[in-house]
Amino acid sequence: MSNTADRIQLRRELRARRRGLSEWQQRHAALRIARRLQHHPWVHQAQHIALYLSNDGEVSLQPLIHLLWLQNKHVYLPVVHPLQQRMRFALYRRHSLMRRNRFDIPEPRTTKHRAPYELDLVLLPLVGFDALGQRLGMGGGFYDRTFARRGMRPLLLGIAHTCQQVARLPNAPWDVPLNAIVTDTAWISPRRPHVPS
Ligand SMILES: Nc1nc2c(c(=O)[nH]1)N(C=O)[C@@H](CNc1ccc(C(=O)N[C@@H](CCC(=O)O)C(=O)O)cc1)CN2
Ligand SMILES: Nc1ncnc2c1ncn2[C@@H]1O[C@H](COP(=O)(O)OP(=O)(O)OP(=O)(O)O)[C@@H](O)[C@H]1O
Repeated sequence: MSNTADRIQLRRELRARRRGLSEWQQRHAALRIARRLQHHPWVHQAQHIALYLSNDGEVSLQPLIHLLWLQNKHVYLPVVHPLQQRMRFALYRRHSLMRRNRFDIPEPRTTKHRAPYELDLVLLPLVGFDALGQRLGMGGGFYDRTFARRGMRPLLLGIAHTCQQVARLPNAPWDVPLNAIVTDTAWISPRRPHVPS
């Protein structure tokens, strides 16, 4: 499972899997993830939090977004560059005016942005993941490029349905490591394979 054709095939299968979840399963997952994250120290300690509006069967963060607004957190959404595979993050408020990007995902129409490294926490949608905490995204390399030169900030937290887990994903050199992955049933802390010294 290391070549590009395998990755494309796996991505197609896992996307079909999450799109196949029922409305009830989706709602249940969204609520469980909101409950799991609501009181987590990473969320509690963060003031500037980027997340996403669900698309293509991704876990909805709508219940969590409402809780974060109630806690007066600053919430941001990714805004994709019209031509390049890069993102910046736009402030998202309850009454933000929105516009759809080239992938038909709504983005805030605002001039209030924050640079990737000025965020405290980023919740990113996963297409697939494994027990080591490796991730598979939509394939655009958006998150990988945006956080390629990350230091301590921001914390990156992958969000996925339990059914997105696979036995093992290949590790690409450009993959940005996640601090953890949260699903509707588990909290996965990445363990790097043991390298003998
Ligand atoms: N909800 C959400 N927002 C997000 C992402 C995401 O994965 N999920 N992104 C994370 O990267 C960025 C957008 N990247 C994306 C990359 C590919 C496709 C996608 O659906 N591609 C279609 C082809 C669509 C087209 O070209 O018109 C496909 O592959 O079938 C969507 C978003 C920023 N916002
Ligand atoms: N830091 C980077 N600089 C330049 N190109 C990159 C970088 N990171 C990833 N890429 C390119 O982006 C493409 C997509 O990468 P990959 O298949 O790992 O996407 P992904 O992790 O699924 O997507 P995403 O990061 O949007 O969730 C690859 O062809 C890779 O060469």
